[in-house]
Amino acid sequence: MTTPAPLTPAALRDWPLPDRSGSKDDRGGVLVIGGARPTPGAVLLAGYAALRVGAGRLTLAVAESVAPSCAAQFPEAGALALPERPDGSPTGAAAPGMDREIARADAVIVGPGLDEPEGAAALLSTVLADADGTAVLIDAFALGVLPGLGVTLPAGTVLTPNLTEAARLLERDDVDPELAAGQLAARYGAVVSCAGLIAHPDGRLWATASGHPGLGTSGSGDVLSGAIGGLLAGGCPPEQAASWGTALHATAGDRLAARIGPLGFLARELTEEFPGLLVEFGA
Ligand SMILES: NC(=O)C1=CN([C@@H]2O[C@H](COP(=O)(O)OP(=O)(O)OC[C@H]3O[C@@H](n4cnc5c(N)ncnc54)[C@H](O)[C@@H]3O)[C@@H](O)[C@H]2O)[C@@H](O)CC1
Ligand SMILES: Nc1ncnc2c1ncn2[C@@H]1O[C@H](COP(=O)(O)OP(=O)(O)O)[C@@H](O)[C@H]1O
Repeated sequence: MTTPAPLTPAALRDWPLPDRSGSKDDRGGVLVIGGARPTPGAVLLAGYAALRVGAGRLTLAVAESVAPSCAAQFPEAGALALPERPDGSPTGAAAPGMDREIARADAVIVGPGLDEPEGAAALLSTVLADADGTAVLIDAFALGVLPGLGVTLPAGTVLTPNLTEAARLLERDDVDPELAAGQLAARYGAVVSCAGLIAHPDGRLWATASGHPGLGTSGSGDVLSGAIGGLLAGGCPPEQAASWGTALHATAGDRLAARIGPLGFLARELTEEFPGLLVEFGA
């Protein structure tokens, strides 16, 4: 088994951040697709994280009944209304204008807050068909439907499974994180961030030097995918976006645990640490 290379601040600096002095268009647009009526918050959390790592533009595609409240709650973001079933799950039909938004985005995150396989499969298929050169990150319920789609993912796709999702993808009851990250990267030809490990399909493996149990909190994975998606949109290669995003998330957890207490910090509070940590990591 490959020994993971530790993602110390010095190792992260081997990948310099892209120039961040330009306009908001230079720093990239993120489209987050997810948000069933019962779980619109997942998309908001991913969106906060994407903007906090410096993405220039943000659009949230969520179930139509919650699109107006998401737009009101998040004035920095645009909203697209996904057609939904009576129970509030997106049907999988594209929102009006979604093809234009996918083409215009620099990174698309699909999955946070979806809660039903058919809609998730249809939305993921649309993203994969329309994302011509756009970076794609697949998370949460969109991961659960990936094996059934039988597609080859575009090079550079990023997957962010939690351990339950990794086990499901590998058809096991439980998994060893290091083995699972590497196996998923090889199977899907994708960069994988799972439980603080980052695996590249060519066999390279990295591990964050930090990470706190307090990170196991509702919405934590949504923040992780938003951070990685925001860095992808800003022009980072997928292994850098996954490594920097995972290290930012883990270190933010350490900082909050030290300041607030070991448990009980909120996923959204992680995002507030990101701008300062980016400066520290990049210095
Ligand atoms: N504030 C919010 O709105 C929050 C929303 N969240 C969202 O809630 C959703 C559910 O998260 P849980 O961790 O409870 O997920 P579950 O424990 O229900 O499922 C875990 C994973 O198993 C897979 N899966 C489960 N049933 C499946 C099926 N029938 N077909 C295919 N795949 C299936 C999916 O990949 C899923 O993400 C996610 O979309 C997540 O983003 C959570 O992250 C918590 C916060
Ligand atoms: N107990 C823990 N110790 C260290 N890191 C953790 C712990 N729990 C979660 N994390 C980190 O937070 C990330 C997201 O948490 P997780 O609970 O897997 O997300 P979600 O279920 O919301 O997708 C994990 O990939 C891991 O990096």
